[in-house]
Order: sequence, then structure tokens, then C-alpha cells
Amino acid sequence: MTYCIYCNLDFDPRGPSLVFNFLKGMTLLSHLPPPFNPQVTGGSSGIGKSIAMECYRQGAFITLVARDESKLVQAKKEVEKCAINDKQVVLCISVDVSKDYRQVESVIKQCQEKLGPVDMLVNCAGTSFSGKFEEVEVERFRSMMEVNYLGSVYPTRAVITTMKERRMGRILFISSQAGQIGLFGYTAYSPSKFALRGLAESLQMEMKPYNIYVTVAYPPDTDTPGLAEENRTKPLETRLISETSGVTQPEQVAKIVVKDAVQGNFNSSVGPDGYMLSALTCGMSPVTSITEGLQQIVTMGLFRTIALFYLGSFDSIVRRCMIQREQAKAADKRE
Ligand SMILES: NC(=O)C1=CN([C@@H]2O[C@H](COP(=O)(O)OP(=O)(O)OC[C@H]3O[C@@H](n4cnc5c(N)ncnc54)[C@H](OP(=O)(O)O)[C@@H]3O)[C@@H](O)[C@H]2O)C=CC1
Ligand SMILES: CCCCCCCCCCCCCCCC(=O)[C@@H](N)CO
Repeated sequence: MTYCIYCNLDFDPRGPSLVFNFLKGMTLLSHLPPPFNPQVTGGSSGIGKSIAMECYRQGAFITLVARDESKLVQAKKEVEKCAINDKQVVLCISVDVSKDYRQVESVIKQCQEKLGPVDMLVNCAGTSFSGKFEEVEVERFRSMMEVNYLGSVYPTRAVITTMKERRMGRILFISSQAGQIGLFGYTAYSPSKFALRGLAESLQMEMKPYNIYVTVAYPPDTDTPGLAEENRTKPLETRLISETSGVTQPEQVAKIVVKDAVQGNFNSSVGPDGYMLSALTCGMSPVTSITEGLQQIVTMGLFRTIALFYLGSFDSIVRRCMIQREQAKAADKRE
């Protein structure tokens, strides 16, 4: 038995029976009240910029974090156009979120002094790369983990203490559908996005009693400068497989993920494929509403059946591309 400092009662930290905890785990959440003060890493481009604009439209104070100062200044102007009152401010910080933790911590501290405590951290700084495993430079495996994984750990670590003290906060991680399934061409990228899920699940279990809610978003291909860059090296197989989920607009992704983060939902998915993937890969991830839990239970078998068809078609794409390449090679030799 342990003595509880909050309620002055002798109590057992394991709590009551599993059945009771099952119901308690799904307690309804309180929304983050506006105006909130989000810090958006990767806020100078693509999905991050759209998220900043979406928050600004809801009356938020924003901090944009990225490396390139000219892109930050341009994004600040675009975000400011979405203002709904004249008290709102956009602050820009130029820092590499993946390299030096001390530096990340110090700039975040400075900006909290100016704008007050961050109550929502959006980890969107990231980069993608696709290519065949044996053709990906070895250094790339490390840089992906640095930017996409450590680049989310560092800012989170820098804001969490204040959030815990204030008993309030939201942490949003932008993973990807490629963080739910491993696909041809994503041997360097996918693991860095899967890693965010492990981080998010562990962090959520630690933070829940402090009223801090963690959200992981899994967008499909989204029309951004980052995607255009990735498409320059994308293998045919990766392109054909990704087409299954189509291309979304960053504004649509932003609307969905901001709503989910404000509500405190753990999973945030975009589109019907995204919904199926999230239900199918829910595993032991936290559940944030009774409806969500029931939907997962009821749909699991059906979605796995559908998934087997998808997997079959992906394998067939890979096989056909290989045959096509070998035939082209043989024809080249004959000439
Ligand atoms: N577009 C897509 O199809 C999808 C994207 N995602 C994920 O969403 C996130 C955003 O993607 P997208 O909008 O396409 O990307 P963009 O390339 O358009 O934008 C990336 C942003 O991150 C910043 N950034 C990159 N590296 C660092 C760094 N080391 N330190 C600080 N800031 C950095 C960039 O600014 P700067 O270079 O100046 O630092 C820029 O603001 C990524 O994590 C990506 O993996 C997920 C699913 C689909
Ligand atoms: C029931 C089962 C349903 C299965 C649906 C499967 C759909 C697979 C499509 C995967 C698309 C991967 C997008 C990666 C986006 C990304 O992160 C990069 N573009 C970043 O730039």
C-alpha cells in the first residue's frame, strides 16, 4: 500500500479491476479552450504552414519554427492574413530542431517569455525520401531518424515541463500513412514515422494524469513542396502503391489534425483509407472515446479482409515492375 499525497488515502497504485479501468480509460476529454498558443515546427511550408493558418483562424498566437529565415518571413505574412482579431501575433524562430537539444531548449524558452507558455506543440518539421533500399545512401537512414524522430523529441522535451506544471497541453506528431504500413521505397522514411507512434504511446501514458493529450496524425500524400521534392526520386512502385490513397490538400489535413488535437484524440486520420488504416493498426494505442473503441472492435475483421486484397495488389505491382525492368534490360542487351 502507498500513501496518496493528493487525496490523503491509503491506496493501491494498481487501481481497481481491469473491467472498471476499461471504462475509465475512455473518459470524455475536455477541449483545449481558445485562444491557444501553438508552436508549429516546420511551420514555414506545406502541412505545417496550413496548420498554423488553421490555428490563426481560430484566434491563436503562433510561433513558427524552421531553419530558412526567408521562408519563415514569407509564411508569417501568409499566416497573418488569416487573423480574426488585431491582438494576434506570429513569432518566427530559426533553428534546426534535430541537431542540438540545448539550442532548441533555449530558443523555445525565449519565445515562451515573449508569448507565454506553449499549450500546443505541433511537431511537423520533417522530410521524406523514397528510393530502393540498396540505392539509398547509408547516411540517409541516419538523417531521416534525426530530422523526423529526434526533431520531434527535442521540442517536445523542451515544452513538456511547463505543460505538466500547468496541467494542460497538447502534443501533436505528424507521422504518415507510411508510419502505419511499410511500403516499397520507404525503408529510410517509414521507420522514422513508426518511431513517432512508439514515442507518442509512451508519452501519452505518462502525461494523461496531467491533462496533456497526445495526437498522432497519419496523412496520405499531400500536395506540398516536400512531396514535389520527394517525387523527383520516387520509384515507379512507390508511386503506383501510393496512388491508392490519392493526394490530399494541406488545408484539408490541417483542418482535421487541428480538430483532433484540440479534442485530444490520440489518432488522427485523413480520408476513408486513412480511417481504415487507423482502425486496423490501432493495436494497444490509447482510445479516446467509447464510439472509437466500439468502431475498432466491430470493424477489425472486415478491414483486415480488405487489407489482404490491398496487400495482394501491392505485391502484384512490385512483381510487374520487376518483370518490366528485366524485359527492358534484356532488350537493351540485344540491341
Ligand atoms: N507531403 C506529404 O505527402 C506528407 C508529409 N508528411 C509529413 O508532414 C511533415 C511536413 O511535410 P511537408 O509539408 O510535405 O514538408 P515541406 O518540405 O513542405 O515542409 C517541411 C517543413 O519542415 C521544416 N524543416 C525541415 N527540416 C527541419 C529541421 N531540421 N529543423 C527545423 N525545421 C525543419 C522546413 O523548413 P526549413 O527547410 O527551412 O527548415 C519546412 O518548414 C513531414 O514530417 C512529412 O514527413 C506526412 C504525410 C504525407
Ligand atoms: C483496410 C486497409 C486499407 C489500406 C490502404 C492502403 C493505402 C496505402 C497508401 C500509402 C500511401 C503512403 C503515403 C505516404 C505519404 C508520405 O508520408 C510522403 N509522401 C511524405 O512526403
